[in-house]
Amino acid sequence: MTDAGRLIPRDRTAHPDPYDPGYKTSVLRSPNQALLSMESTPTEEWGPTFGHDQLGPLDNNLILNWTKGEAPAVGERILVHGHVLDELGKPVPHTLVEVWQANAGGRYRHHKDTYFAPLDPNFGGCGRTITDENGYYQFMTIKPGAYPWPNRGNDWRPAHIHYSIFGHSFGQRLISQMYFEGDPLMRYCPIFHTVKDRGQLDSLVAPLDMTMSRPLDYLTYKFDIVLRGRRQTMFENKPEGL
Ligand SMILES: O=C(O)c1ccc(O)c(O)c1
Repeated sequence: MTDAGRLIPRDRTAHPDPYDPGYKTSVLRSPNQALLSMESTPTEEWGPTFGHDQLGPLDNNLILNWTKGEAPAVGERILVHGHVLDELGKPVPHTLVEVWQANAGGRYRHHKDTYFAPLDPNFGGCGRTITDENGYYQFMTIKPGAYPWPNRGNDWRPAHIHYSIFGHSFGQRLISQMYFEGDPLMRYCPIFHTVKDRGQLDSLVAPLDMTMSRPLDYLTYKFDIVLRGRRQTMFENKPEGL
């Protein structure tokens, strides 16, 4: 049986241009030759993907996974949840969702990150989960902090969480970033604004979802992701994100 959903080509013209002078690092790393178009191979379309049996019990809990449950990370406790859908609005079940983010002070656990904010010894910044049979996923984390980055004079990244979603085939993979409702820094962020369509920009912003927040424990943000088709969640502006 054919799954037509897997084969609808991505509309590259709708996604952020890999070359965007307002976003300085994109200038040197964007391709300066026309892209080659290649047919996907059967393995890419039908080959096996990551299975659910390889995940640890704390993999979707960034508050506890770095210390393996010993001590919680510092920060505003949040649950992030949503559905992964295909272009027809059907759930994408049993697919790997990976996330990575800065700590509550806006610092990544990465040797190239030398920002003043200290590392949190109890926070690694990476997590993963698998969607259930309804395409639903959730993970616990702390709200990442904003941080400055060298671009123009005084650029700051709004709080954001990086996402990679495997999908059911290589051609379905999506890499993007989730932002938080109400963050005023979104207005000024050149990376956020590489997405030109207002509706698409809105789809990268997770609304606060009080229905799922847990009293005296955590707030919740809802982030649905569409893998292909006209309503596809935008790729972030990176050559590897094409
Ligand atoms: O590509 C970059 O230069 C860049 C800078 C800061 C970020 O937070 C990021 O996600 C990318």
